Amino acid sequence: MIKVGVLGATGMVGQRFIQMLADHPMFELEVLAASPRSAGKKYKDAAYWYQAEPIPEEIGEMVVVPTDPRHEAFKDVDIVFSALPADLAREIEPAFAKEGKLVFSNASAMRMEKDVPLIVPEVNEEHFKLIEIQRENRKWDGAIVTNPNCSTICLVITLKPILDKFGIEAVNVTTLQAVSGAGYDGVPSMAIIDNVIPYIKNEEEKMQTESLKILGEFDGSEVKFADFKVGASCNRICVIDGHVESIFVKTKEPAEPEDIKEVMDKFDPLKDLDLPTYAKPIVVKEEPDRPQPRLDRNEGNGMSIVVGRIRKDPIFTVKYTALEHNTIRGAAGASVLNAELFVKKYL
Ligand SMILES: NC(=O)C1=CN([C@@H]2O[C@H](COP(=O)(O)OP(=O)(O)OC[C@H]3O[C@@H](n4cnc5c(N)ncnc54)[C@H](OP(=O)(O)O)[C@@H]3O)[C@@H](O)[C@H]2O)C=CC1
Ligand SMILES: N[C@@H](CC(=O)OP(=O)(O)O)C(=O)O
Repeated sequence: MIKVGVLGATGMVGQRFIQMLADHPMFELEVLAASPRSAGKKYKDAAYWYQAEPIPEEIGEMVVVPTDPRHEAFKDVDIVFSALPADLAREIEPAFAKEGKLVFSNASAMRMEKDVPLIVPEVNEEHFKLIEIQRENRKWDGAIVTNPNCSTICLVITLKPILDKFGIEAVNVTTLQAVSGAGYDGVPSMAIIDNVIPYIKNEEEKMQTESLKILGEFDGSEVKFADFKVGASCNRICVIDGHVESIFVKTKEPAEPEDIKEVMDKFDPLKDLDLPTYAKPIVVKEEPDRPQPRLDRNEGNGMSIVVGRIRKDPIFTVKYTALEHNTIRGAAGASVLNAELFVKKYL
């Protein structure tokens, strides 16, 4: 068992980490860290617990510690999962790496740094090799590994099998994103009920750049970004969990909807590794009115992307609808799966 901690443990993503780590076969959850407001309190008194399932009992009794890599609580911890706000992550995550910790981060701060791997295990595990370059550049023994923005994860998982088989010339995506993506206090109920908000700060830029890094190739010294364009248009809708994306793809080689369905259905690159959080990455639905957030977001314990409505498009080659549980597959689950794969194959 590897001892792990969670930074930002009281927040919305931190709580998902706790749910996924409380009874994990590879990781032992030793440390919960949060702001000075929470430090010193029992977790159950510090956190406003948003999840439908109760706080695991032993977790509720744990005392929250300050987010300080030199705090004695972190002494035996090898891995920290970060659910910190991005501005804090930029300062705090490097401090943990300097203390020799492996940081698996959800935050956007370090994702586009040239020597920081931005990993989706099914898509670009070879980018883990950037860690050696990072350690050399930054003179630390730890490492920072990031996972992408939630909307980007959903997009690239569906693009990967298409790219490998048919090549891609262009992608256009429109998102319908759940309110949980903005955090508990992120979108006021008066703003979102009976409404759609056609703007999510920086989201389109992240989708358009992160996806090309992830789908790019590591050449031994850096990642060469994928050479097609992604256009994104992002909207907030009145759903609690589950981002929906309407995706249009122009392929290099001809492809029929049946071909796309087949490559997506067969896409299962890590199935033999026995990773505890892994689920079939893409589940294709045949019903004409699926995927839907309420019905499909828990597919594969929230780790599968559910795709439906794969059909021809008169301008692009194909179009389809994809759904992702944004705080599981798009956040905590993504980091945990990164760590599982890293420990199994790269540690
Ligand atoms: N990959 C993805 O797609 C997603 C990523 N995220 C990212 O995950 C991160 C967390 O998001 P979310 O859980 O919604 O945020 P929340 O606001 O719900 O939680 C923030 C957490 O950070 C802690 N914190 C705040 N200030 C400090 C401080 N000064 N020092 C130490 N800890 C502090 C809070 O502790 P306290 O309770 O004590 O204040 C809390 O635990 C963000 O970077 C967000 O962008 C989120 C959703 C999806
Ligand atoms: N912006 C995303 C969630 C998020 O926090 O993204 P990022 O990790 O890129 O900051 C949403 O609102 O749904």
